[in-house]
Amino acid sequence: QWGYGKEDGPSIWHKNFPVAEGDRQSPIDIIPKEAPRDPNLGPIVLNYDQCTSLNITNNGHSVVVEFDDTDDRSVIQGGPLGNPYRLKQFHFHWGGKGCHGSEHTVEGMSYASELHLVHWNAVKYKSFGQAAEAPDGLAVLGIFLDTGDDHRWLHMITDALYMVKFKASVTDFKGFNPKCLLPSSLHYWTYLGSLTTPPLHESVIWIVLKEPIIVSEKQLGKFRTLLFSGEEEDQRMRMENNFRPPQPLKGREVRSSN
Ligand SMILES: O=S(=O)(O)/C=C/c1cc(Br)ccc1O
Ligand SMILES: [Zn+2]
Repeated sequence: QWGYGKEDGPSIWHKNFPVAEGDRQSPIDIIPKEAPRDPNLGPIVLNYDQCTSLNITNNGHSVVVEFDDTDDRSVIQGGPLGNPYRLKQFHFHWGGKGCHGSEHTVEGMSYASELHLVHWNAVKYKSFGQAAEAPDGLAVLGIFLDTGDDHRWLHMITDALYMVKFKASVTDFKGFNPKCLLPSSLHYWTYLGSLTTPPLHESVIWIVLKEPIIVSEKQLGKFRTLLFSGEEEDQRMRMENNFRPPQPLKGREVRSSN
């Protein structure tokens, strides 16, 4: 019942989700010179080699690749994290033709798109749902997408998008390892924030990589062939501009890795 339009978009979400006006909302505008290096922040470590992707789905808000998170086969750890966090899914946010669509911005500059890899703290919590309501329950790795040449592996995803054009469509998507979507450097900014979509739970330790990956306009354009609407709906609404704008920092500190 929420979306990204005039009637149901980010400026309205607070009516059904009052935490939208909370003290640790995401995304934010990151100002590098106000994000001091913290020598205590070690490198993040991604163990995705045994990851098991299951399916790709259009949930009416984004395109999501879901993983088997019944054990610790694919985790993120290190950096600001006190435990290993299990990979549950990844999804994207993007703009319209010629418009940028990242959620985090860097000194007011937004990127073409942003990839979110969502992980949960299975050491402390019994389920994703329970973790999603805890202040240290989730860790989301954010990766900016900038435009340029074709990304050599993104076609694995864009070639499958025609199968999930409509909201609530899902198709098998096995054997995909998101390691192929990482930039060369894992240097990052980190801060305490929230989910950027309703229910907007303030349960996310954000880790935003400084280096974007490069994808082509053509590849991004394929994301825009997705629809917000279901197959039975007569109104065809192109899935684009599915991003929340930056939210007030409210005194939070953003730290930088070395
Ligand atoms: O855009 S994010 O903040 O990564 C939202 C992540 C998210 C992931 C799941 Br799984 C369920 C609800 C959500 O809102
Ligand atoms: Zn997201």
